[in-house]
Amino acid sequence: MENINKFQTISKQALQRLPYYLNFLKSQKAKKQSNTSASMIAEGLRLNQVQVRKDLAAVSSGGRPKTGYGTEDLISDIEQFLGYNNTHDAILIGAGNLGRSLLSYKGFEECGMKIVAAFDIDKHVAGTEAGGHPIFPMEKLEDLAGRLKVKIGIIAVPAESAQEVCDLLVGSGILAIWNFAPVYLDAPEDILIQNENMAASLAVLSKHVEEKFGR
Ligand SMILES: NC(=O)c1ccc[n+]([C@@H]2O[C@H](COP(=O)([O-])OP(=O)(O)OC[C@H]3O[C@@H](n4cnc5c(N)ncnc54)[C@H](O)[C@@H]3O)[C@@H](O)[C@H]2O)c1
Repeated sequence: MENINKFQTISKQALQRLPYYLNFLKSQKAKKQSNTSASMIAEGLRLNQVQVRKDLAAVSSGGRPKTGYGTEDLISDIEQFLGYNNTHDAILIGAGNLGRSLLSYKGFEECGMKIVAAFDIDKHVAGTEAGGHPIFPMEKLEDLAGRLKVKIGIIAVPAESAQEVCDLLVGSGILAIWNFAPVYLDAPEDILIQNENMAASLAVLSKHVEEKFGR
């Protein structure tokens, strides 16, 4: 409950900075740095010190004047705040180029997410595996998602199939969707959709280069 209350007091931007803090703190821990202050984090990550101080105050009450935070304590507070100690199972739909890369990535569990199964419409893909994860035919999705009580769905299918996959996931009890297809999905309000669109990020890069150096 405490996490939910705290969550309401932190902005999305602050939330997205926390994994960067964690990464920095883990490097501090590796260097046997037992205390870490907000100013050290700010300097290390080239961020505004006031902002870092405010972010940390929202997730931990362990800060002390001069010494800062105990590095391990702050790691633990941020991980608890982000729910990393409470791993959530996920399923992935679309085991193509991107899907297989995501299935092979070992870092998700450290971030509180475990991909337990993948699904694909292609009969030649279903029945194989990637990164140690089994890939099932789509017909098994509803039953397996329900039995495994999975709450996160990852969409890695082509854009034109993404909405039908989204509908299927919602119908199977999924509460949050990580969408890699470059389309906006239509889902009930209580379903959280996090879009990951590389083309959108690249548009920002390309525009910047164009403005600086011309076409
Ligand atoms: N490849 C990348 O680097 C990359 C990067 C960013 C975003 N994306 C986006 O991710 C998505 C997947 O890209 P990709 O390159 O992996 O494509 P891909 O064609 O290699 O793989 C797509 C997979 O989805 C499966 N599929 C298609 N329709 C389906 C359905 N209705 N139900 C279940 N499975 C279905 C296909 O059989 C295939 O295995 C696309 O929307 C793409 O725009 C890809």
